[in-house]
This record gives sequence, structure tokens and C-alpha cells, in this order.
Amino acid sequence: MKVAVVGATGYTGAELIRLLSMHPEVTGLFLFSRGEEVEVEKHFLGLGFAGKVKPLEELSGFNPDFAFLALPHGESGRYAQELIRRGVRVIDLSADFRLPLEVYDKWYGPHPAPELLEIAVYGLSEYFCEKIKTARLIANPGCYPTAFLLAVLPLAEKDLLQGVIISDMKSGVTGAGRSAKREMLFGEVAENFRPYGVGGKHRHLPEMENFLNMFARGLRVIFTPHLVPMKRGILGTIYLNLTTDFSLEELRKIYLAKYQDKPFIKILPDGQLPETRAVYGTNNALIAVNKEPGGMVIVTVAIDNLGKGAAGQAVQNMNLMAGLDETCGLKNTGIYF
Ligand SMILES: NC(=O)C1=CN([C@@H]2O[C@H](COP(=O)(O)OP(=O)(O)OC[C@H]3O[C@@H](n4cnc5c(N)ncnc54)[C@H](OP(=O)(O)O)[C@@H]3O)[C@@H](O)[C@H]2O)C=CC1
Ligand SMILES: CC(=O)N[C@@H](CCC(=O)OP(=O)(O)O)C(=O)O
Repeated sequence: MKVAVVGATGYTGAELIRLLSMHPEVTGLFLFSRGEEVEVEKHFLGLGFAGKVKPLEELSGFNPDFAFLALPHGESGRYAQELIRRGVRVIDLSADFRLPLEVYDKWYGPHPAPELLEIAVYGLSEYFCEKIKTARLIANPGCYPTAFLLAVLPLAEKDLLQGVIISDMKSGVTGAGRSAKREMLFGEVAENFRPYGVGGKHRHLPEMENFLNMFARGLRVIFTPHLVPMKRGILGTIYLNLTTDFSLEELRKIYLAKYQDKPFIKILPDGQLPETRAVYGTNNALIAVNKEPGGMVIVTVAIDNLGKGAAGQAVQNMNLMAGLDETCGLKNTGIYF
């Protein structure tokens, strides 16, 4: 397969290069970004891929089987238009095709390609697998919503939840992208731990609620993200109220049954809890289910924001679209220490 990565000089771009250059079915990997043509090694010394990053203008003369858009919101939509018109299947890592138009406009501003929204499929691989297989345009989910939805949907889809869901999440700094921002400087982030977007202000809240509402009605989400002084990883602690009392054993059985044939989702046994180093570099999600004495369920979840939260899930979606095993090129990609 010939595959293009557009926005190859960013963090998710780098992770896509790492994964796609090792992928057994990718025979041609073509990289594009703003600026002059340069060797990949000039951007990412040691990444081990010997190609060049070409200027974005050259994308117009090129028809790959798949194009990954690793661009900022608003930019992706414009490139998707042109690629879809030429018959290229597109996996967009930005938020451009994740939400209904009126919700997108409210949180992100005017939509760059609203006419494509009707063909976009939300790329949460474990839940929309059949639609993903035949899709021309994938809206790859946000990192926090991926962790949240994987942790909550097994109970939501059985109508076992009520009231407010508290979603307390922490992310490493690569989640914020590679462009220079004062609040992401080493001096601001190192040995520091801070919340942000508190009080319903984070743009991943509507994404969580929109897809949660497809499976269960009447639930409200309180989402508080935090920035942790580490490079990659997301840890979520999610507090849930049940409609009926279930034992911990019964709850675990629901999760195990739901994800039994899902190779990237691991439900941890009693006594084990997720941690970010255990998913570093992988496409895995680790989930643990627990209950506190008052009856609330506490689901903890760990993913790599650049893995299952972005590039890993994007490659999983390409595998599904290409009719390959979904784990193709995604096994053994992690690092522990
Ligand atoms: N980082 C993460 O963990 C996650 C990111 N995402 C989403 O994936 C997308 C990429 O994220 P990430 O890799 O972190 O972002 P980065 O900021 O690290 O990289 C962005 C890329 O887009 C290019 N770019 C920036 N502005 C423009 C523009 N106006 N026109 C064309 N190209 C442009 C950059 O090129 P240049 O080198 O020229 O600046 C770079 O190649 C974003 O939409 C992000 O929200 C989704 C899930 C998780
Ligand atoms: C640490 C950090 O800043 N994280 C990002 C989320 C990144 C992500 O998943 O992405 P999308 O932008 O594609 O929705 C944030 O909070 O905005």
C-alpha cells in the first residue's frame, strides 16, 4: 500500500512515521509538510526512516491508497476535500470531522469542509469497526475521548449508568502538539502538575458527550484535564453511578465480555491498576474496574496519547479499511523503561 502522512513534522506525524515504516503492508511511505524538501533525519534524528519530507504543494500530484492528516483543526478539512475528491481514503487525526456541524462551529469555529461531515466515520475502532471498514473518511478520535469512551461505554450501552460522570484525566505534554507555546516550556511544565479547562471549558467535553449519548441518554459529564510533567501517556480516573447495584465481579465480567475479542483492550485483574509506562509506545488501553464502599464505580484507564490516542488508533483504522488484521504493524511497538 502507498501511504501519505500530511503534517509529518509534528508529534503525531513522527509517531505515524515510526509505525508505518515498520508496517509489513506499507510499501511506500510519503511524507509532506510545510517548507522545503528535507531529509526526515533533519526533523527526527534517529527515527530510522531514510525518506524525505516533501513540500505540501507536491501532495496535489500524488494519489496514495491512504492519507493520514496530522494537521491542526481547520487545516485538515481543506486537505481532506481535495484528497477525497481524488478518491484517496483519508484518516484525519484532527477534530474536523468528529462532531455535528453546529457543535463544531461552537467549539472550533467555522467548519472548513462541512459537506464531508456526512461521509465521515468516527474512528473509535472497537465500537465503529464495521463502518470503518468501508469508510472513505475517518475522524480519528481525540486522545481524552478515546480513553473516556473505552472506559465508560461497556456500562453505558447496557443502560447501567445514571446521573453525573466525573472524568478526571491527566496527560503528558506531547498531547499539546509540537508548536512553541509559553505554557509548554520546560520551565513551566517540569516539576509541576496543573489542571486546565476546568468547568466545562475543554473542547473534548462535547466529543465525550456526543458519543456517550449515542449509547445512553440522560448522562452528564464533568471533565477536568490535567497536565503532567511527562512526555506521553494519559491516565483517566472516572467515577460512575450505577442504576442497579452490581458486584465488582459482575462488573468485571461485563468489561471482559465486551472486549474479549478486542486485541488492544486489556481488562486488568483484581489488584492491578493501569499505569502510563505500561502502554508507552503501544496501541493498548489498560482498564481496571473498582468500586468504593459507597457504591460508586471507579474505572481507571491508561493509553498512550500518541498511540491509541492518535497515531496507533489511526493505523488500526487503516488496517480495518484495508481488510487487514487490525493488529498488523501494531504488535510489540512499546517500550517499558
Ligand atoms: N498530540 C496528540 O497527542 C494528539 C493530537 N491530535 C491531533 O492531531 C493533529 C496533529 O497533532 P500534533 O501532531 O500533536 O500537532 P503538531 O503541532 O505536533 O504538528 C502539526 C503538524 O501540522 C503542520 N502544520 C501546522 N500548521 C499548519 C498549517 N497552517 N498548514 C499546514 N500544515 C500545518 C506542522 O508543520 P510545521 O512543521 O510546518 O509547523 C506539523 O507538521 C492535531 O489536529 C491534533 O489536535 C489528536 C490526538 C492526540
Ligand atoms: C496535553 C494537551 O494539551 N492535550 C490536548 C489534547 C490533544 C488531543 O487529543 O487532541 P485533539 O486536539 O485532536 O482533539 C488538549 O488538551 O488540547
